[in-house]
Order: sequence, then C-alpha cells, then structure tokens
Amino acid sequence: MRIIRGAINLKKNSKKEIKHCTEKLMNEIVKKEKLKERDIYSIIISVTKDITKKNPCTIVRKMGFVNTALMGVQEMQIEKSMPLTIRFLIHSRGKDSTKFYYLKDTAKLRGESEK
Ligand SMILES: C=C(O[C@@H]1C=C(C(=O)O)C=C[C@H]1O)C(=O)O
Repeated sequence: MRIIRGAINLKKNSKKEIKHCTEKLMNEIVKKEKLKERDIYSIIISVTKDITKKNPCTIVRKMGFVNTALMGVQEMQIEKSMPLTIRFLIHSRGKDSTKFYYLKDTAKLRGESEK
C-alpha cells in the first residue's frame, strides 16, 4: 500500500484561499504520484480550527474524485502549532512506500515531527 502525507498552510480563512490551497496540494500529489481515482482507497483531510469557510473535501470531490471515500476532521488543537493548515492522509494502491508533500511553510513541520 502506498501512503501519502501532505500539508499546506493558508494565508487566510477565505473560500478562495481554501480552494486554491486544497487544489494546489491535491494537484501536486496527483501529478507526482500519477494518482488515479481507481487507485485510492481513502483520503482523510484535517483542518485546523481556524479554517471554517469551506470544506476541502467538497473541493476534492469537485476536482473529480466523485467515488473516493473522503473524511474531513478537525486537527488537534495543540498550543503554538501551525495555524491555517490543511493536512492530507491518502491510502492508495501501489508499491509499499510513504511519501510526504509539505508545501509552503509546512515544510518546517517535517523537521519538527522528527525531533
Ligand atoms: C507535524 C505535523 O503535524 C502534526 C504532527 C504529525 C506527525 O508528527 O506526524 C502529524 C499530524 C499533526 O498532528 C505534520 O503534519 O507533519
């Protein structure tokens, strides 16, 4: 099974920015992983509590992932954690591997989670 973790942070909590960032992250993963809907088992998307204007799952659905099992959840509220962040966890068919796609400021999170 192929596991894909992704993250991106927003400039602000607006419909336009949520759409832009969700599409940016999803498009990057789809392109680099050559991901087809039929290969995906499920996608879990978390948002930090400050993201409220639009549901990223709806955006992914509108990108064409009409039959994919999607689940949207709220990220844990930990003090000083990165605000305005969308995270993806994708399980898909493929060679056993784990890949990370951390766009914009979230690249910092990779180092932090390994400390
Ligand atoms: C540091 C991150 O944020 C938090 C920490 C994670 C981790 O240590 O793997 C995963 C999700 C978040 O709860 C991240 O998304 O990588």
